[in-house]
Parts: sequence; C-alpha cells; structure tokens
Amino acid sequence: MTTKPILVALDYDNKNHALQLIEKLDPNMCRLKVGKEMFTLFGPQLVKDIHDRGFDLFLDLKFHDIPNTVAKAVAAAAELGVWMTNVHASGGLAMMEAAKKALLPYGDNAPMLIAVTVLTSMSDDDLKLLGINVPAFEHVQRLAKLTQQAGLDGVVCSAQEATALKSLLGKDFKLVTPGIRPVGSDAGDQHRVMTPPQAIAAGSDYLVIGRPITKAADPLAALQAIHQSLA
Ligand SMILES: O=C(O)c1cc(=O)[nH]c(=O)n1[C@@H]1O[C@H](COP(=O)(O)O)[C@@H](O)[C@H]1O
Repeated sequence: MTTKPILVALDYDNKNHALQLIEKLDPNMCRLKVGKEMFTLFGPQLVKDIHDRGFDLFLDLKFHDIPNTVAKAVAAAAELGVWMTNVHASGGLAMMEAAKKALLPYGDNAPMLIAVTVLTSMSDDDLKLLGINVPAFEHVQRLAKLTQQAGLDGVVCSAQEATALKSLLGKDFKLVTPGIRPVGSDAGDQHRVMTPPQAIAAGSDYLVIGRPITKAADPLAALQAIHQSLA
C-alpha cells in the first residue's frame, strides 16, 4: 500500500473553518486536497498556509482548456510547490501532453500529474445525455489509456474501476479514487462508491475522502478510524 494513501478533501467556504480542521488533523496520517471553491476564494495564500502546517497538497483544479493554457496553468501549480495536480482527460491527448511537457523543467520537484476520467457523481444515464452511449467504465478505460499514452502519472477514477484499470495499465500507474464512504456514512451525491479497505484491496493508490472526515463530529477520530481500518 502507498504510504499515506488518505487525501482529505477540504471543501469549505470559510478559511478559518478549514484551518481549524487542519489543526486537528495529522500530516503523518493524511495529505490534503484543495479544489475549485477554496482556491477561488482564498488563492495561493491558502496553499502557503497549508504547506506551512506541514501537509502535502493536491491542488485539484481539473484544468480543461486549449493545450497552451493548460500547460501554463499546470506550470503555475508547480511554482506553488504542490504535491499533485490534475487536468480533465476529456481535454484530449494534445492537452495532456502539453501539460506533462510544461512540468519537465521542474524535474524531481514537479507535482504528480493525473487526469480525471469520468466523475464519480456521473452514472451511465448522465453519460447518455452527453451523447456517450457506452457504460461509464468503458469510457473510463478509454480516457485512462489516453492519459497513460500522454505520459501522465495516473488517473482519478472510481474505486469500482480500480482492479480492472490496474490490470489494464500496470501497477505503477496511480489510481486516485474519490467516492469513498466508510460503512454507515451517507453517500450524498456520489454514485460509484466503496469503503476505504475495499478501495485499497481493489487497487486504489490514494483515497480522496471529504465529508466523512470534514463533517464528522470528531474529524481526527474519523481519520484515525479510517487509518486503522487500512492497517
Ligand atoms: O477530482 C476529484 O477529486 C473528484 C473527482 C471525482 O470524480 N469525484 C469527486 O468526488 N472528486 C472530489 O472528491 C471529493 C469528494 O468529497 P466527498 O464526497 O465529500 O468525500 C470532492 O472534493 C470532489 O470534488
């Protein structure tokens, strides 16, 4: 199992609330993920604040634009010193190749670069409305192969797809899986979910977990319980 597989998703509209949560967590037990809401509200200073508290950060901005724009955005993320960042695989091969190339000057200090395949909130019916008439998993496989071809480090996918993707793409291609729900927690808007131990057993390298930790009455206890369930 990867060391520190838990990535806690911070989805807050109040910076103090986020920092209060971070103070309760342990950087030896998890990494943090900041997405569009918090980065739009609080910008690069938030990234510094998180780094100052000793946490690795996954900057989850899911870039999707023309290749030149995405390359510059990914390089800007590298300048911030983040541990991981991402693009949408549906932006295409040229876009992903440009993003990868933009990280070359950063060498070993480059963030890990991954691509989102099919969002875990999407069902086969949602894909049909987009004109994609194949099951979600077939589309995920196609996008994941394209991501590997572009030289990226891995993909975001559902843990339900992990076993098949590992055998298709090899053990070194990282699988980052949201839609993780410990037994008894509310699925909310997630459709394709798994528990933490199921996800690791299926081949996930990193588990993105938000509300089951951030909305828990005792977030550290929730993190510790998940950590122990993986031991
Ligand atoms: O890229 C992601 O992190 C992501 C991709 C995806 O397909 N589904 C998904 O839920 N996410 C993110 O994972 C986190 C899940 O949070 P919870 O549903 O609260 O555990 C959120 O920050 C989402 O933005």
